[in-house]
Amino acid sequence: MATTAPEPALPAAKPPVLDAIEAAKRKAAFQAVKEHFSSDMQFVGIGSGSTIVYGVEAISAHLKANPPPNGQMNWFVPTGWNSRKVIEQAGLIPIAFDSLPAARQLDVCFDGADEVDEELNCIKGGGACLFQEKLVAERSKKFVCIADYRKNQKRLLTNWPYVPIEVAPIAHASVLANLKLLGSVNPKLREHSLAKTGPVQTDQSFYIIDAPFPTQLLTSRDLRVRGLKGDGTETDEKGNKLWGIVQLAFAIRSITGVLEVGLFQEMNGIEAQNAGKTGGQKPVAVYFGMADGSVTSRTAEDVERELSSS
Ligand SMILES: O=C[C@H](O)[C@H](O)[C@H](O)COP(=O)(O)O
Repeated sequence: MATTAPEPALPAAKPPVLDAIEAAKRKAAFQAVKEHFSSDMQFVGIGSGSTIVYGVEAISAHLKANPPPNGQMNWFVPTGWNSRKVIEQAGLIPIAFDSLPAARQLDVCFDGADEVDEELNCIKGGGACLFQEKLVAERSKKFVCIADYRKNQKRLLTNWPYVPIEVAPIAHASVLANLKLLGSVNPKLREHSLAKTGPVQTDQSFYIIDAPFPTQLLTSRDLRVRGLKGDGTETDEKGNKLWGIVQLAFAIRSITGVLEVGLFQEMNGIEAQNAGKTGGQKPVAVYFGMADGSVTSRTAEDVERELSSS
């Protein structure tokens, strides 16, 4: 865990007037970009949501101050329609994920999260993007997450109340029924606030189900310390199923009709092999903008060190 002192000046031409949370996100974004982006990077993934907008602002400012060497191009891989618009509006050049050269990893991807636990597992999908974000994160040498202090929690499902899941429209009712069998309480198809406009649709024209679970998700350390399997077969004193993150993600993904689950966690087996030694669903570092104007970061190395000493 590292904390930087508040910096009075940011390299922006016209600093916007921001409330405390937006200012925290922006500080975190500039710090993350400062430590993980360089002008010679050729392919960079850009996530979705309100926080990544500041990441793109920081990248754009960096490139203006430090143009790429020898006229080299920087290509930015969006994770959806809105992400592409943010890239274009910043004057950066988007390239579609499926136009990338074969077997070419992205140098880095930056994205936000809805909640991050102490082992850097994340919940994502609060803004209805998760499938393309996972594709891009897994294809990147490193995924760097930008967030604010509200999202920094010991375990997932602490402040953020549900797991977003992207599902085929035709299967949504059966997925809802199966989620209840896994212990989700009152999972819901996400609808527009003006309900008559129907379910929210993703960039794949799929639906989103938001699935609350009554217990926080157990980390690998929790499972080890408490001697649990985390596969939902054990329960707490109220009879609620106890889930580890990896086990719940796998169980949800195994439901027919689920395209992807908004839990970004350790990969297993063939997925991990395919990702090689770099890349993956979990961020290598998360930058949290704090309420006092400082930025706290937590890295995969911090987690490794703590796990090996506990
Ligand atoms: O679906 C949206 C994405 O996963 C976002 O990265 C996540 O919801 C965080 O969004 P925000 O930065 O707006 O809090």
